[in-house]
Amino acid sequence: MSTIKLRNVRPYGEDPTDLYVRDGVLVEAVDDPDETVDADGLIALPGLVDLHTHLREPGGEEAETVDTGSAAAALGGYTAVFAMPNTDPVADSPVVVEHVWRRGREVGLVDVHPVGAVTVGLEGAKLAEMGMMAASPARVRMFSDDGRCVNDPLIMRRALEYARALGSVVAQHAEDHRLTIGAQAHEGPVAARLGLTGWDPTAEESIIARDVMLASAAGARLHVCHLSTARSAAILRWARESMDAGNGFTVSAEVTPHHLLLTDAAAEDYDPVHKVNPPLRPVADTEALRRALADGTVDCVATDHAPHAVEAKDCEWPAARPGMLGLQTALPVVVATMVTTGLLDWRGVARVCSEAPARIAGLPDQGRPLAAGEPANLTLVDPDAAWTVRGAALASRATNTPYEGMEMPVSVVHTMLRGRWTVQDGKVQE
Ligand SMILES: NC(=O)N[C@@H](CC(=O)O)C(=O)O
Ligand SMILES: [Zn+2]
Ligand SMILES: [Zn+2]
Repeated sequence: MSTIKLRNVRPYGEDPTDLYVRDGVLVEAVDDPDETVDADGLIALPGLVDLHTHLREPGGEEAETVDTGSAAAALGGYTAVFAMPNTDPVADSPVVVEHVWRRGREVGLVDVHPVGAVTVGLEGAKLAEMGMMAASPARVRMFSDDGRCVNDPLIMRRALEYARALGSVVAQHAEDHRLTIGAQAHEGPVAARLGLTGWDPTAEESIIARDVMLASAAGARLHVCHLSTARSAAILRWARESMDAGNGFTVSAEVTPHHLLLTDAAAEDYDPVHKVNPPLRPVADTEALRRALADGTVDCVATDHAPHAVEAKDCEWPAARPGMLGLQTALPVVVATMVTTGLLDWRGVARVCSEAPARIAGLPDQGRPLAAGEPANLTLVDPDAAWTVRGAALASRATNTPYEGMEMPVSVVHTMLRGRWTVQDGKVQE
């Protein structure tokens, strides 16, 4: 197999050096590479890993498919994504998770790992075939009813106990649905002025507090999806300090790029492109989430990429579906909110966008150091190439980006999956 030389690349934004790739792995310097790529000025990171993506296949192909979502992921610098199970049919059985996993392999642009549902049909009543999904070729290692909360504490306790036995993690969409009936936007002055029913942050915080207790008692691993308030972060700190009995309990959490950048004021234009679950929060929460990500309280960034067809968004606010695109804008938004502000350096970006999510999901070949002998999963970023977001120009089938017309500070130029280019010069390599 041929050897590729990446000339003058800056690993983690540090001093320029040359990297060499052969047979899908990083290798020591080679005298006569077959191909030399001029990477002058480009920053190399381990390929990004997204724990929370909605690829909409099967059943929602008018919004996204494994094909279009994989292209968006590769263009965003991702080499692995976790596909949420709120599809139609729901990914609550080996048949459906295997379908998603196979489609991911056929497309080949990014490793697609299906997340299995916790309960049958996401209905919250009966546990899904977690063991069968774990044992299937898709090797499901993360379970979630995302879109819905596992609201029943007894079901959640059983799910945590099963997950523990399977060596897997339960990713909870923390929302007490009794507190969010009809909720449209963060409960506060903006929602009140617009006449939108408020989404009480206690709905999120109370479930996180309950779940860390259940997980601690079960010695299980809990992952909190799209954490969105300062108090949620405080509960995580408290849980880690006071609840770790050394019995296998861990709690991890993700924050989305949109909760790091946008606030509830975005709803002022009454454009449902800003409708998302959990809702955009006041600036005090946004700032607290940035600090929590910087100090490690929140482990990682996950996109919650949620494509929706035009008719699901082009309507009045209460009728619109919640969710926004995220895969192609995630890294630039993390740079704008965390690097430009001095909260993280590029090593920190590698930690929150690649290493930590790979560790949480238990992926042995992702989020690895940029060193000889390691798998060649790479993202090359131009830190000086700003670009303007146009929903219609994104690879997703849907166009519901909240960043339309906004300038992003950096560009993903190349992405490599196990030594093969999936993106070169910003173009997908089929
Ligand atoms: N985040 C959202 O607003 N929507 C998600 C579901 C979810 O992540 O809860 C979706 O599937 O559209
Ligand atoms: Zn969710
Ligand atoms: Zn989601």
